[in-house]
Amino acid sequence: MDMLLNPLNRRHRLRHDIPVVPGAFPLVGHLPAVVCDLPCLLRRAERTLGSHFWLDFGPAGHLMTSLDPDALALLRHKDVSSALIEDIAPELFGGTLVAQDGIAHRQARDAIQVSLLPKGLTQAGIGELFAPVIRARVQRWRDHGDVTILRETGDLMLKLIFSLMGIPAQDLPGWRRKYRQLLQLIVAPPVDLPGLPLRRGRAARDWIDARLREFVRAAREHASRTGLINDMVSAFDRSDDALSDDVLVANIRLLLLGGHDTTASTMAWMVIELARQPGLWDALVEEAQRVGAVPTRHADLAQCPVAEALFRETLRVHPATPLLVRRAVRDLQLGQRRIPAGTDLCVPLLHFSTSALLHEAPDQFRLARWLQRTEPIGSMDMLQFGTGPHVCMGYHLAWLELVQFCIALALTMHEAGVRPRLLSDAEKGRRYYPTAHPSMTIRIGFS
Ligand code: HEM
Repeated sequence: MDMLLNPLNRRHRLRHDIPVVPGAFPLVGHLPAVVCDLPCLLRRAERTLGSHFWLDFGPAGHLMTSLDPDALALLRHKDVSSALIEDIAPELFGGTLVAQDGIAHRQARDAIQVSLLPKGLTQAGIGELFAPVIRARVQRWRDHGDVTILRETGDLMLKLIFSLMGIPAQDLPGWRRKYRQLLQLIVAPPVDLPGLPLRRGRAARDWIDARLREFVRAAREHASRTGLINDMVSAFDRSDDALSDDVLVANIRLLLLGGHDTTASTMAWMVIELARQPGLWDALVEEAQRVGAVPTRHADLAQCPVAEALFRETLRVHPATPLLVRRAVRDLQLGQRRIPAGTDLCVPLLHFSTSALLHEAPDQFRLARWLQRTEPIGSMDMLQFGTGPHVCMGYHLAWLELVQFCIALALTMHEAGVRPRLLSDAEKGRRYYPTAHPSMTIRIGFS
C-alpha cells in the first residue's frame, strides 16, 4: 500500500453498519494518511466503500465521515454539538466559543462579532494599521530576493494579529515565543513533567492569559480608546448576563489561534499560485497599478476584483480548514442513514470545496469563476469558512488582509521589475491536518 496506511490491517469491519476504512495503525489510526494525503484517502474510501465511512483519528477516536452533500446540513443542525472540539483539544479550546453550543456560544459570539464585521474593522482603523506592516514585509522579501514562504507568511500574520490586539511592537518577540510554545499543546502527549510540551504549553497559555487580562483591565480604565480589545470589552460588559473575564480572555486567545495559521497558509498558497501561473500575476499587477495603493477599508475592496477572486479561488482549491468535527446529540437522519446519538462526525470541507457537485472543472484554478459571476456570494461559495452558527468570525478580516497583501505584493515587486518564481516542488510535503498548509520548506524567488 502506498499511502501511509497500515499494510497489516486489511480487514473489512463495520461499525453501526458503516464500513471502517482499512489500514489504521495502532494508537494513531489513519492520522498519518489524514495528515499527509487526505484527498487521496477520501477518494480511495469513496471509491471502495461509498460515501459514508469511519476514519480512525487515533487519540480522538473514530469519526463517521460523510461525503454526502447532506452532511453540510449537519453543520446547521440543532442536534449536533461542537463539544467534540473541546474533547479533542481541551488545552487549547476548552472554554472557548468554538467548542460551545446554544446560548453560551451565542452570547460570547455576539459580543465579539461586531468588532470583526466590516463596520467594526473600519471604525477601529484595522486596514490602516495593517497596510504599512504588510508593505514593509513584502519590501523585505524584494530586498532579500528569495524567501521560505510559509515561514514568512506565518510571521507576518502573527505580527498582524498581535498588532490587532494592541500588543506593542517591542513586546512582539516575547509574544512570538510564547505563542509557539502554546501551539505545542496541539501535539503534546498527556504527560505533565517539567520540560515536556504539555508543561511548557500550559505555562505559555497562562503567560498569554495573564497579559490578555491586563489588556482587558487597561481597556476598562481607558474606555474611550478604540481598538479591537476595547470594543470587545465594552460589548462583553454590555451583554445581558455579564460574561466573566475568563470567558473573554479565552475567546481573545481563540482569535489569536483562529486568525493565524489559516490565513498564513492561504497567503502562502496565493504566492505559490501567482508564481506558477504567470497570467495570474500579470492580471494582479494590472489591477494593483490601476488602484495604485493598498486598500484600507472594506468599501475599497470592490475595486480589487482580481485580488478578491484570487482569495476565493485559493481558498477553494486549498481550504485551510479541511475537516470540521461535530457530535450527534440525538439520533439523526443523513440521507438514507440513521446516525445514532453520540456518534462523532467528520465533515470534510476539502471534499466539498473541490467537488464537481459544486464547481465546474473543480481541479482547475480559475479566477474566471469568480470574475464572471453575476450572483452574490452565497454560503456555498464561502464553505471554506464553515456554515451555520459556527461560521468563521474572521471572514471579513481575512478577506481584507489577504486582498491588502495581494495588492502590496504586486505593487512592490512590479516597481522593482521582479515577479514571484517557484523554487521548489509545491506539492511535496503538503499537510492537511489539523490545518492544511504547503510544506514549510517551499521557497519563492523574486527576480
Ligand atoms: C483564511 C482564513 C480563515 C479560514 C479558512 C477560517 C476557517 C474557519 C472555519 C472553517 C471555521 C468554522 C469552525 C467550525 O465550524 O467548527 C472558523 C471559525 C472561526 N474562525 Fe476562522 N478562518 C479564517 C480566518 C479567521 C480569522 C482571521 C479569525 C479571527 C481573527 C478567525 C476566527 C474564527 C473564530 C473565532 C471561529 C469560531 C466561530 C464560532 O465557533 O462561532 N478565523 N474559521
